[in-house]
Amino acid sequence: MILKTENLSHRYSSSWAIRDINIEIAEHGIIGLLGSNGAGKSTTMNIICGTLNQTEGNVYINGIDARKDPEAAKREIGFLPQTPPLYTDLTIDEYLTYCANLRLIEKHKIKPAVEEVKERCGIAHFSSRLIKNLSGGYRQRVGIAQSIIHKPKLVVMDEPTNGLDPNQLIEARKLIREISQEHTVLLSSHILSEINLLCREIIMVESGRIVFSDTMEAFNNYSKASTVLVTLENPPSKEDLQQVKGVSSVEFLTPTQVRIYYDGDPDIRERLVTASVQYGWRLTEIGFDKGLLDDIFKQLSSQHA
Ligand SMILES: Nc1ncnc2c1ncn2[C@@H]1O[C@H](COP(=O)(O)OP(=O)(O)OP(=O)(O)O)[C@@H](O)[C@H]1O
Repeated sequence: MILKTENLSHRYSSSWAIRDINIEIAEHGIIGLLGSNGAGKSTTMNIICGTLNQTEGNVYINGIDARKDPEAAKREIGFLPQTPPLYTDLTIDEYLTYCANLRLIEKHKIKPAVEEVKERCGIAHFSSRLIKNLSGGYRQRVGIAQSIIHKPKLVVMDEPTNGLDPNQLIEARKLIREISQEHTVLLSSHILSEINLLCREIIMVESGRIVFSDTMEAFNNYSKASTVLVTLENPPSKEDLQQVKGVSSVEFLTPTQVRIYYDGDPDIRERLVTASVQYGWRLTEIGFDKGLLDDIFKQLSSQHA
């Protein structure tokens, strides 16, 4: 098990920021921690990385109890916090050498480790440039470089794609995917489509609790299973549509495009087609509704609020 948390809970002052967070990650790949602002993502990540002491619960990194042997556990973790810990008056070389020392890499291995990580992160051509003179995208790469310089098993990234422009975003995603070939990556975001794009698994937190945890595929199947989008050139009223067996609710997106929530029975499509023919609704399109992900997220979140 690369990461295991057991009933992780944290209280800053009087109120709980996270409660009973149980995470198990056994395989390589990118795992997404999704949650809105204040949901508890950073708190969870800071505890996993040992920069914050939990009020209750346990963290095991590669089987090592992080409270009992924090030094050994930290060897297996790389961390890119929300604000990367960069020293902007240092050059990339100076900064990464400093980080390698902090990570207790043996003296004779430091230079090769710095060279290798610069290559992997595409920053070798800027080796002697001061960090303050780098663009946001390149600073982010330096932040990522420091998180993998000691070749940890688990890399934790707190909102790594936040605030990047569209080109930087594409580059950052590419780099994160490459890193995930060799390391397990746990990353957070408050944007569902970002997690959907990058991750194999999704852990959704809201109000400090896990509200959904499964593969991205299972999440997408779940979302596909419960709604369809239909176009009706001669639409009936909401009430008439709700008369179709299995329909639980109806939402008009445009005067002719309707999102239909149903009970999960796949025969719904046939029933809609039949009803359309029978009542002359002129159904011209019927399909799965992929744009619904954010709505489901809101729905799941509010159930646990
Ligand atoms: N140092 C602190 N002292 C008191 N309360 C805090 C502290 N840090 C976070 N909190 C509270 O704990 C809860 C969880 O915050 P956390 O930063 O973990 O959420 P998050 O999901 O990472 O959100 P964001 O994306 O905004 O960083 C929030 O209600 C927040 O206000």
